[in-house]
Amino acid sequence: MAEYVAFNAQHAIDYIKNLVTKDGYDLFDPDQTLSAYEFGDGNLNLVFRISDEQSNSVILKQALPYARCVGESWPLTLDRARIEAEVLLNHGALSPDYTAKVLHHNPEQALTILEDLGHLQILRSAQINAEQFPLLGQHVAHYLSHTGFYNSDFYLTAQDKKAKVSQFTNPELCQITEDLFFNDILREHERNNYPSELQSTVNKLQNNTALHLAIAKLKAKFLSCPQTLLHGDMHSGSIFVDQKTTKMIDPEFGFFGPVGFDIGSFIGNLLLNYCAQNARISEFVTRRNYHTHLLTCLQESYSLFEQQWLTFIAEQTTDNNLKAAGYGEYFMQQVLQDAIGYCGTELIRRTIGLAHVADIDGIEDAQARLDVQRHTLALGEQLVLNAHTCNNKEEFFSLLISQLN
Ligand SMILES: Nc1ncnc2c1ncn2[C@@H]1O[C@H](COP(=O)(O)OP(=O)(O)O)[C@@H](O)[C@H]1O
Ligand SMILES: CSC[C@H]1O[C@H](OP(=O)(O)O)[C@H](O)[C@@H]1O
Repeated sequence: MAEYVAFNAQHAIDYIKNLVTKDGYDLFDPDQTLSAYEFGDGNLNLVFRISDEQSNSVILKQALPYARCVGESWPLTLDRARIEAEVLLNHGALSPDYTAKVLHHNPEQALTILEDLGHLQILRSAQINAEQFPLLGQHVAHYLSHTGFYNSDFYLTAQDKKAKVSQFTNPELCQITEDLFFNDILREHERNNYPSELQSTVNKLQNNTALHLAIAKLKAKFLSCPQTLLHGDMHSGSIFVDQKTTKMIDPEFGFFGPVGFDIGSFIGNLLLNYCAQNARISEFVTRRNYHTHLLTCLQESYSLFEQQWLTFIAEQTTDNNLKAAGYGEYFMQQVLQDAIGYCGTELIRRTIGLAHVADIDGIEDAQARLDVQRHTLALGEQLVLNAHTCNNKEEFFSLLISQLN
């Protein structure tokens, strides 16, 4: 099958059978009857589960030539499937415990076969139910620091780094992020989506010239600062979890960008859930305990991420200039301020932009939902505006706590 075909369940079965019987892939016993169904719930792609009679299963993910959530009127490159598979392979080599395994990739069909992580939960669904994951912060810090440092100029030769920047050039998907995180939130646009009750708040936000300047700085870094190979879409729907396990999926927005972007997006999603729980958990002590858990996760993830980066910089930097005393600390202070800013843009874009989060949209009471939306907008705005005032993580945590109370 050379020419691209958008798969149905039967295509998925036939494709896998071919891999097993003709190409010798050890995915299933060749004598087993396979069944398949499509169950993707993301914005962009098809996701099939293929199972045998013993309930062994794999996942086949295929890109469509358009964005699934909008349809054919929003054409989108199939190359995103290659980017996703290659980021998973790169990150999987550096942080195998926390990255979904690629079993096969076919760039012509824009498809990837992945290990089935269906025994785990998507973090967003679990956090909507206020489930706690004590190891999550630690695991995310490990994943982001290992994949971040070993793809950076601190570690790679300049030649290798440039080859990788070229391999992971991802203009169409980056354009989506540029539009949704930076452009749309500051203008009227048909993609934006918020209730009319928020209009005057949105007008104020969009007329704030200090915010325009701060977002210009964040966007300029996103456009022109290839510091490391990012996941590119580190939201709670891209993380599978249970009490002991954390696995990242779906890095199709991956590219070389600013180190602060992924950790900022992750923290932004913790905060979206934090704010949403004000409307979801009515009992005071239960809410306070869950909020404390989220803040601990947030502080642990950032602290361990920063600590691991600083240790790597001190012990494993290969570039002589970048070894200069104080450069690592300077670099990580910029990363902190960037992370706070990108966290703020994630909060704003998930409240008024195209792609919302179920944590908030699923709140049934309209007034309670509106209160949460006002909170996430104000929090996002304050984080973007005040990121540059945070000289260290303790100042960030204080800023955050002052905005959450
Ligand atoms: N490796 C996997 N194992 C089990 N389920 C998966 C796997 N990858 C994706 N899924 C399921 O498919 C859904 C959509 O996948 P995702 O990669 O987020 O797609 P999209 O790129 O369209 O956002 C996930 O929410 C999850 O339920
Ligand atoms: C039209 S893309 C909108 C939004 O969707 C992506 O997330 P996912 O593919 O995981 O559903 C990404 O966050 C984009 O910003």
